[in-house]
Amino acid sequence: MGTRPDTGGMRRAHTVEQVRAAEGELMARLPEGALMQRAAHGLAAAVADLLGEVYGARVRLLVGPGDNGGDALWAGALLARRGAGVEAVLLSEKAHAEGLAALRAAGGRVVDSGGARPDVVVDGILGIGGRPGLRENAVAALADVAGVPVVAVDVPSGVEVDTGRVDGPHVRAHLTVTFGTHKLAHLVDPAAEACGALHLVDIGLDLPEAALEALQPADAGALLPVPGPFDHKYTRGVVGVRAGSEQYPGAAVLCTSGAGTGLAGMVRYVGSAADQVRAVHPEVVVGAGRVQAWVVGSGGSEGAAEALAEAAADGVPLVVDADAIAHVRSLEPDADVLITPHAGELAALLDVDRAEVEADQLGYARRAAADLGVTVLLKGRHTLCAAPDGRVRVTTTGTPWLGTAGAGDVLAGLCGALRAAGLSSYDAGSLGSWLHGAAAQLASDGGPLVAARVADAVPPVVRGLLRSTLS
Ligand SMILES: NC(=O)C1=CN([C@@H]2O[C@H](COP(=O)(O)OP(=O)(O)OC[C@H]3O[C@@H](n4cnc5c(N)ncnc54)[C@H](O)[C@@H]3O)[C@@H](O)[C@H]2O)[C@H](O)CC1
Repeated sequence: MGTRPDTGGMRRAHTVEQVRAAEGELMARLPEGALMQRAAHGLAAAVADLLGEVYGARVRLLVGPGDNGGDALWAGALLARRGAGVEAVLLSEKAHAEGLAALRAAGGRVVDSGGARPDVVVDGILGIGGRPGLRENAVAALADVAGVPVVAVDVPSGVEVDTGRVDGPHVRAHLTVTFGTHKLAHLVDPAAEACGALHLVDIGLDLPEAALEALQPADAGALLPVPGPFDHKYTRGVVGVRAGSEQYPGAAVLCTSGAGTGLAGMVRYVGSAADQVRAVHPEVVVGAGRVQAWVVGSGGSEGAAEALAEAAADGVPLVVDADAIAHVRSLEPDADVLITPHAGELAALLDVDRAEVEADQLGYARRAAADLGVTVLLKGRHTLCAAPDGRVRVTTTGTPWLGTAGAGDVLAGLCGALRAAGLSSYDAGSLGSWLHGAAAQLASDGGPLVAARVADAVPPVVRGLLRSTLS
């Protein structure tokens, strides 16, 4: 039995193949065209919401040769019947015949580019049948309406739907109205960034296990390690931090701040910044001892390799960050490891260009996880958590203000605390990233922040999740 699309719970994304199979099964049980009508009605309603006033609004449809264009034409007919002035630009010799007839019957017109400037553009050029990139006439038609809000049908045309790559010209949408389920391009950058806001229309698909998922507040709340009445600091998990150096003592303080947000029972610190750590965190125990997980590498400099070897000798799970990532191949193959690279660190580890990792974030996160047998938390606007078994979660919390020095140190410590508290590396990485992004949104409140304030904002985010989960 498959699953219905997410409506408030875990956000799930499926591959084109999975969607086509589900659509095929449902179409076989419905009258001809029924699925497209469901899509078109949802699309028209979303465009109407965006317009506010439909009567007299000017709508331009950019129409491709397939069913994606059919959605746009049928939605245009619905808007025309409500008094909108709807014009279709056909970008191929072929166009969905029934949709075109419906548009004309409702008073819509077919025009060449260049009519009166519309209030909204509907991108029905390419959907899940599209190959990456756009033909010149599509690029010209889009340039003709530069600055007008674009509503993409299903996916922004020109993106690579199953990978999130955008290797050629593509649509940048104000809003993407998708059908049945999210696709990977809606959640994986760089394509996700081109989608704008996402609106999912349920068309009744019966879906298999998702190819990718994104935690929502309820999922994050359910993963939180909450102490029981008989727990104490040791049963709640002790997280060890080996971070900082003479050059970067602050990284030790920030990593310890992330580890010490209260999600584990105790924090131990080993390194050259003990005085600085003690001064900020009197609750941190300085010196080696038994831990349930080690966080290694933030600000580690040349000492990172040795710190990693010492931590690995304890045989406990490891969160490997920053300067220690380059040494991850020195670990035992069966070590339980979460690495937390940004694109540059992953590129160096895999000996590829940074730009290539940024262009294919999902591909490289998955490849590193499978090849190295570790869980990979590839940091970015939409951070990806990839497990060696192929599972992937994407983080949709966060703010551009989080691009600030030390934020990664806090994240590594936070993931280490969750790992020490008993979550798997996959759950610790994906939940840690989710909490980190949500805490940054709270600390930012729309403005600048520094990394230490992100750590301070984690407990209030956790309280909010628990209140909503328990209410
Ligand atoms: N299948 C259903 O029940 C439903 C589908 N919906 C909508 O249909 C599209 C998918 O439609 P499809 O006809 O399979 O493909 P596209 O419209 O995405 O592409 C059409 C066509 O375009 C050509 N093409 C591919 N790449 C390019 C390119 N870069 N430049 C120019 N032309 C290109 C190629 O020949 C394709 O076949 C789906 O997204 C939904 O919008 C309904 O919404 C739900 C029911």
